[in-house]
Amino acid sequence: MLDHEEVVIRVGRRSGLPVILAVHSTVLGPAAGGLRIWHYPDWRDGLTDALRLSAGMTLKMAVAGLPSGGGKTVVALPEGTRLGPDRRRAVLQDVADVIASLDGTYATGPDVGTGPADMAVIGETTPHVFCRPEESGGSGDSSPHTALGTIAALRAVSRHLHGTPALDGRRLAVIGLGRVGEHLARLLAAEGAELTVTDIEPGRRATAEALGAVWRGPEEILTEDVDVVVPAALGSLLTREVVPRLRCKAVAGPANNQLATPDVADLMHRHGIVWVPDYVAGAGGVVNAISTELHHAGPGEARARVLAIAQTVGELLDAAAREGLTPARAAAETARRRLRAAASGACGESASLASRGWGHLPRP
Ligand SMILES: NC(=O)C1=CN([C@@H]2O[C@H](COP(=O)(O)OP(=O)(O)OC[C@H]3O[C@@H](n4cnc5c(N)ncnc54)[C@H](O)[C@@H]3O)[C@@H](O)[C@H]2O)C=CC1
Ligand SMILES: CC(C)C(=O)C(=O)O
Repeated sequence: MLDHEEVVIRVGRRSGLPVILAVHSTVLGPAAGGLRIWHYPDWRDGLTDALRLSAGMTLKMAVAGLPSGGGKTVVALPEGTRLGPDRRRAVLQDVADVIASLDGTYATGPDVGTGPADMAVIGETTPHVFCRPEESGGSGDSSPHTALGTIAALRAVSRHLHGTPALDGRRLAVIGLGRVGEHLARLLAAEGAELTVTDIEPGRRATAEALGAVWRGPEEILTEDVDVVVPAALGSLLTREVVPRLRCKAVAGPANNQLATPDVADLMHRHGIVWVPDYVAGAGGVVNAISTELHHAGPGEARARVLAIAQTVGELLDAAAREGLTPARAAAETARRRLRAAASGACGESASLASRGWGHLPRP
């Protein structure tokens, strides 16, 4: 059954490409979530991705305590399509039209395949966009903040596993050296972690060498003998088949939708591997954007909110251990509690926030 509030699928009139916008929930407030421009074997795979990613955003917002709902946009590129500057602009204008038609129910931001410059183009048509470049009035690139939040999560994992949050000397395998993964690898290298890294783009090998990291092929790295595997590329990499072959103690990273199917979280637990839900570890970018652009927090306060992910993860791991749950179930329960409370007690407030739209939320 479709448990989303709204799904729009439109063939862009300029680009001819399918724009898929999914609003999963506005119970906590107007929905927000990034724009993914990526290749799919079929546009329906892009639809599946949009449905899953937008549901993940609802959980991300709820656990982070943000007054926003969950949504996501996917532009499904046929395999092999390369976007030149003109067609890219056309795609972004098509996306902007769809967002504008929702009248504030949903605002976008960056995700795989997009960044602040793309948000600036969308901002020419609609105000319902965040993470535009700072000179255009936005909070800029979300990825350094996502990386910082992931570091906070990894410190909490280290404390749970080793009794200390220090990451120096810890062995970590970072999958994906894109915008978030590269920031993350740099921060981890600066903390003295022993890094193994990969990307499907062989050109990223130079980054690995500059950081003194070991390079592995994308197929090998998941089963590397390390303390923590850190997914920072695409989703569905944790499958029932791969879990028995994992040699790490924990998996925690920003990549959205890491589980191929929800039961994989239980399987990891049975294999003694700690899995921190992606929607908790990867919340730094959206926490910074919302804190800065909606709550007008200064850089220090926004950074403190991002770093508070360490506390959230620590509490989840403690609660899970105490109650005999997986961290995934503990996090989902936290999210469900917040959503239930908003849907009942603060129902009127949520509805009015949604109708007023993005950009009009009160300061906390
Ligand atoms: N940008 C942000 O602030 C946030 C991103 N995320 C998630 O983090 C992940 C990374 O996002 P970005 O860095 O923004 O995207 P990006 O597009 O900049 O980087 C993704 C990287 O992963 C690589 N890659 C793709 N498939 C791979 C594979 N099978 N094995 C190894 N590498 C592979 C790509 O070549 C690219 O370098 C995504 O899952 C995204 O949804 C989550 C929260 C916020
Ligand atoms: C960074 C925001 C826009 C997002 O989509 C995410 O957290 O996945």
